[in-house]
Amino acid sequence: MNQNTTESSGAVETLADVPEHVLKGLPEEVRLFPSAVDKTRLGVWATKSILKGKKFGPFLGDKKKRSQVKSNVYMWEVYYPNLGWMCVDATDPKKGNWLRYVNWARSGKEQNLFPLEINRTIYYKTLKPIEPGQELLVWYNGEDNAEIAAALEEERAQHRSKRHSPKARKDQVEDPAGSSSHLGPFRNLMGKKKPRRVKTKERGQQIQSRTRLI
Ligand SMILES: C[S@+](CC[C@H](N)C(=O)[O-])C[C@H]1O[C@@H](n2cnc3c(N)ncnc32)[C@H](O)[C@@H]1O
Repeated sequence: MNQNTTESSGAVETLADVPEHVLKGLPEEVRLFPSAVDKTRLGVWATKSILKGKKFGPFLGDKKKRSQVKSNVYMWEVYYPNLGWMCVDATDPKKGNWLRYVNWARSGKEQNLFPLEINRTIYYKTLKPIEPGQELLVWYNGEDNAEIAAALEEERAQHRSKRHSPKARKDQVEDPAGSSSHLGPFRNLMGKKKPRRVKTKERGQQIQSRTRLI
């Protein structure tokens, strides 16, 4: 069974713990500093202004079955039609990239990023402009937020138009298996299927439950 092991181990994460490839991969607008939401962790902080609608990613990690994942803190679950729910797990810093260090927002007010799944790959998109000195904080609240609903709809529209572009049509003929665009679980949460409420022990304890897709 999956455990949401968000409790701190007591050890304080420092820059010395961050693999070189993570530091090198940081976009120019952000840097890692101690987090404001969890004193034991690093967080991602803006050092330059970031516009609303900026997409970061993909979120990198090991692809695993849910049963192989020991902690929820650094993983996203993604639905594959043939495999079911799989996880991209960045628990091991060597397997992740800088998005691993983006912490969970404690409230909707604090949230400035939301996750987006495209072709079973997770990206983070800014929900509002982020100013220098602000920490980047992600949360998943899908259809509860009209702005996210609109941003996801916009993303879907872009994908629909890409899929129907002359180039995409040509690619589909040349590579029918690999080229189709797909917006995954996060999209479905917004759509027809009714989300199931799953109780989780969320860090910060302000979020008692989260919706997730089945
Ligand atoms: C990588 S995300 C961000 C967490 C952040 N690093 C932190 O500080 O906790 C991990 C969180 O997303 C949740 N999660 C993973 N996959 C999800 C999905 N498909 N839908 C909704 N929530 C999901 C996990 O249960 C976990 O709470």
